[in-house]
Amino acid sequence: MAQYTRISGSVGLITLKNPPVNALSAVVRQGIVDSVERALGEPEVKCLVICGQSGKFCGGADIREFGKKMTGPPLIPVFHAIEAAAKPVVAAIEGIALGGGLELALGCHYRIAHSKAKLGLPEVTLGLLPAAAGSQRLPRLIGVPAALDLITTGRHVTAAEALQLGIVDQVTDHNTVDAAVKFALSVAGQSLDARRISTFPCPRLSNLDAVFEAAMQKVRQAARGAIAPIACVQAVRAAATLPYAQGLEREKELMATLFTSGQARALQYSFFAQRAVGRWSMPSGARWDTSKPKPIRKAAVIGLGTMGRGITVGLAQAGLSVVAVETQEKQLMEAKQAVSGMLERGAKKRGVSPPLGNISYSSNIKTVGDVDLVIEAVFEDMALKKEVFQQLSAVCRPGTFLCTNTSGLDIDDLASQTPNPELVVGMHFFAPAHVMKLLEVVYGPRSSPQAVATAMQLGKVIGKVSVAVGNCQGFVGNRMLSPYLSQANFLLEEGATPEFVDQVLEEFGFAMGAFRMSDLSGLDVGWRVRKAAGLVVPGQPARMRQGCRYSPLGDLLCEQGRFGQKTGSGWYQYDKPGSRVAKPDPWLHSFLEEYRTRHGLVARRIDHQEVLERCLYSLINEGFRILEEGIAAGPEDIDVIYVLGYSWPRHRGGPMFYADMVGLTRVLERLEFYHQAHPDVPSLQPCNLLRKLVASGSPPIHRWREVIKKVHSQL
Ligand SMILES: CCC[C@H](O)CC(=O)SCCNC(=O)CCNC(=O)[C@H](O)C(C)(C)COP(=O)([O-])OP(=O)([O-])OC[C@H]1O[C@@H](n2cnc3c(N)ncnc32)[C@H](O)[C@@H]1OP(=O)([O-])[O-]
Repeated sequence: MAQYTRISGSVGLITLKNPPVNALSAVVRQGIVDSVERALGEPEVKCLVICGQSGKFCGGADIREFGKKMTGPPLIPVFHAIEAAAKPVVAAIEGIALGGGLELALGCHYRIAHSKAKLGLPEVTLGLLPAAAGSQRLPRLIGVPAALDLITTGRHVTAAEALQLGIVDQVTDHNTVDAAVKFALSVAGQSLDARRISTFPCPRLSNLDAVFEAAMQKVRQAARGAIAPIACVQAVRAAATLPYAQGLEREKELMATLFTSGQARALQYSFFAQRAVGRWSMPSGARWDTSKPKPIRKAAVIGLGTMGRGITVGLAQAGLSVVAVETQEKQLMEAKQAVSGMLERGAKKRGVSPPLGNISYSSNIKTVGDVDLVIEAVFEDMALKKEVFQQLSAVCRPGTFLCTNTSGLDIDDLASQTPNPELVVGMHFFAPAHVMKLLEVVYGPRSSPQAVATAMQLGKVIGKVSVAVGNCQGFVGNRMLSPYLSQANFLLEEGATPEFVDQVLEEFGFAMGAFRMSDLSGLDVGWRVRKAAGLVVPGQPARMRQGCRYSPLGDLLCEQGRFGQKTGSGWYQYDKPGSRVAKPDPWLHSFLEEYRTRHGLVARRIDHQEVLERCLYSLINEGFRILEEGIAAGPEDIDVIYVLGYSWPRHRGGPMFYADMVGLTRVLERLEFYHQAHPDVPSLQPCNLLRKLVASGSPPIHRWREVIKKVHSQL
């Protein structure tokens, strides 16, 4: 709702009340209309202030209403009524003014912001554009280049930047509503002609075409198939070239296309999914709301390689005390220098001082005796990790949580090295660990709910989106990647090239195709895992392992020392080791031809559809197996992992959402087709849960949990 009160006798105060972010629901919109009408009708009222309750101005349109039948007054006329008011209306912006929230403020005559407020038009991140006249008012207020930046990126700006850009008129460190009331009284009675943004001409640009061409090129490159950023550029162009009313029409048209698009659905699903994963549950019945985390004030990181350094930076930046341990003195000094550099660069960007004092460095593991939680981040080698866990058990005080940063090793096996396996959880960070948003929190069969809750909470404190998953080979992300990469390799055996497979996957929206990604991560990583799994053993049939089809192509490249970017060659060739520019490699092409001849394989023409379906549907099929086994609690968990950790295109929601969009029947049919053609590839065999979902009439994704629950109860 919107509450109307009178303060200081002559100020009408409208307070938006719709927790948690005062979104502009139908009731709030109606409340604003009624309050404005009332204030304008009261002769004693000289000016109005609009604010939001609980220190939050407004988080924008109510996303929960999207896709439902529209009720209540639309936003545009509400904002026009405010702008047309004959009494000054001042927005008192505390906390946030985002999307429709900022558009509401732009409809007001003046804007006062608290110094800690964040403002922005993040609609593009939801597959939309600021369609409550934001795309038309903002360029008129701050000019085309700055508006293009804000609207196409959706980035939030601080109050200081908003003041500099001209979005707000004043910034205060004190009570924002008091400041706004004072300000409103000071301008009461003055002409408002120069304060109605919709009447402003859009600031002229001599190089208008060039500016828009450059903007379009930039978003096309960054968007990888997303349509909203393009529509945002088109809407701002309308503001720059058309009268306000016509610009508004164009904004409406563009919004109508976006609003009903699958991309907007996917991005909005993703928004809620990222919040839903915080409400984790375990098959044991343990849940987020019944498991209390222990506060972590001091943590230790063991092993200061690339991952350990990133984790140390993340913890220190979040204000925790960190003991950073690396047993070799020389590596310790190198790590200290690298960590300090990362902290200094990060602090410079944020305009704060680097938290160097939060970290103490040591080459002695005994120095971790008084910490609340340890994150072991040594080399991905089970024997080494076991040794470290045994040492930690001896030196840590009772009750210390022991976490391992691993991308797939058995958490339970590690936990068995300690007298208190209930205190052990996996924390799978993604490189660079201080930047990447995703954290897989892996619980073993003996991890306590409190250990999981503590790791999840710590993830939140250091700014991660944490997803709780069960313990299995590769956890969720890498386990699903395995059939995807296998298919990519099989396609090469059958006639495709790495360039073609990557092109198809990149056109789908991945930042990098399977082969460019493998070259970047290092081919030796997978080689080591396959060796540890007993797959790379001499004397076995070349293309079969344990009765299933196997492609040794990656192993053969590694045997030649082709580990990817770092060695200057892998699936592609590079100018020099470490270079990032991948070029097709004639050597690789002849190698593939020879390989096929050697194994009696005849290259055939492979099309886009086959590449996409085999790579993606085998990955999705593994996702269904993961759900069936209870390794992930719901499809949202898998989708968040893929969007945040594996560059799955955001506007496609995630693999499980994509399966829902394509249609489960179609996914099932195609998997059956490919499995018939490749009976020796078990990952193409449709999993039971997928069959059950189809048999249950392919319910929409938000109802899959009901079917999963039934499957689990039958086990
Ligand atoms: C014609 C229309 C044109 C218009 O231009 C379109 C728009 O305005 S599009 C909108 C443009 N606006 C945006 O894109 C802003 C989107 N919102 C955000 O970016 C962040 O939520 C915010 C920064 C506000 C707070 O971050 P934080 O402090 O980390 O907290 P948090 O993120 O965990 O959220 C807490 C709870 O609030 C919920 N919720 C949040 N916003 C909305 C909403 N608009 N609606 C409904 N609910 C919303 C959220 O789901 C969560 O619920 P739950 O049940 O507890 O899981």
